[in-house]
Amino acid sequence: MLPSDVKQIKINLPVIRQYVDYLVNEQNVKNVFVNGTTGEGLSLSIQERKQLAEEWVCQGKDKLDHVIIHVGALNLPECQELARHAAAIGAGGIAVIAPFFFKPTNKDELVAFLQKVALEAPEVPFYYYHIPPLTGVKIRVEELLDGIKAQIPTFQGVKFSDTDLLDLAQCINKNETGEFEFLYGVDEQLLGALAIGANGAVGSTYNYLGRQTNLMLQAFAKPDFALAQQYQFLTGEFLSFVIKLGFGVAQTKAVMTFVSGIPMGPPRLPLVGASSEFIAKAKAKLDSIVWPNGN
Ligand SMILES: CC(=O)N[C@H](C=O)[C@@H](O)[C@H](O)[C@H](O)CO
Ligand SMILES: CC(=O)C(=O)O
Repeated sequence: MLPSDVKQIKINLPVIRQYVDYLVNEQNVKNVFVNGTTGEGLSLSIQERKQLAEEWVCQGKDKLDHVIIHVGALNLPECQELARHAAAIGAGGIAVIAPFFFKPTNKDELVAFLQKVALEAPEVPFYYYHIPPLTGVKIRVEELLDGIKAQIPTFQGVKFSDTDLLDLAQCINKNETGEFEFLYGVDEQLLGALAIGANGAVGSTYNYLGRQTNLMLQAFAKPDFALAQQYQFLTGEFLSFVIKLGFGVAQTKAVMTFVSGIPMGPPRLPLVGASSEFIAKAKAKLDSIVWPNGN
């Protein structure tokens, strides 16, 4: 089958209620990040993004602690429209990636863009979504933090999806008063980021390894580093295995589907769905993992 034969994929709103219950009850996950990388936010129309944001906020009411809506786009008017919409529906936070067609080349250009978005939602906590492997915008976050609160009064923190733990460490070292949150987004090395002071995590794998990752966080807090390491080694073993097979958002959806039993659907072009061979191998690998204490 050619990729062009794939049917136009529509969003499936009714499944979100089931998804919320699954995250809370089965994965012990009570915070969600909507329309980001895993949700293919950048492949959705503005109308679709608004519908999804509304459904998550509505279904998450009384069940979820925080619903953060990603409102980044390639152009300011759309980011601003999505920010106003997120504020109007009562989102717990908004996040924005760096625009990545015409890219900001320095910290001042990036902050100017982010500021124009944040100002549209003046009561809503604002997060910068740092994901250089996808945006190609490598401006160091540590630099961005200087004077940020004066420019973006709602600045609350960073979703930090990069392997540069020196940059993360410098951010945390600057955050003496603890006013900002650093949510780490490279799931296979979360434990390293926690050791340097990350406050939490946002990542694709918590959709299906949330329970185990929460046990890792608990072990780290105790502290029982040996137990925390066991969890990280095992999640890392799974990710290393699937990364070798070719792992991205399409494959993540397939894994989420077989673990949760909830139909996450295929991705939208230019992504194409995972092969049945990938699914069989990934499932066998995940089933073979023996978690500490049977958990
Ligand atoms: C590039 C990407 O998708 N990053 C995700 C979050 O930002 C991560 O959650 C990864 O999917 C995960 O760490 C697996 O590599
Ligand atoms: C993985 C993640 O954090 C996102 O979907 O943006």
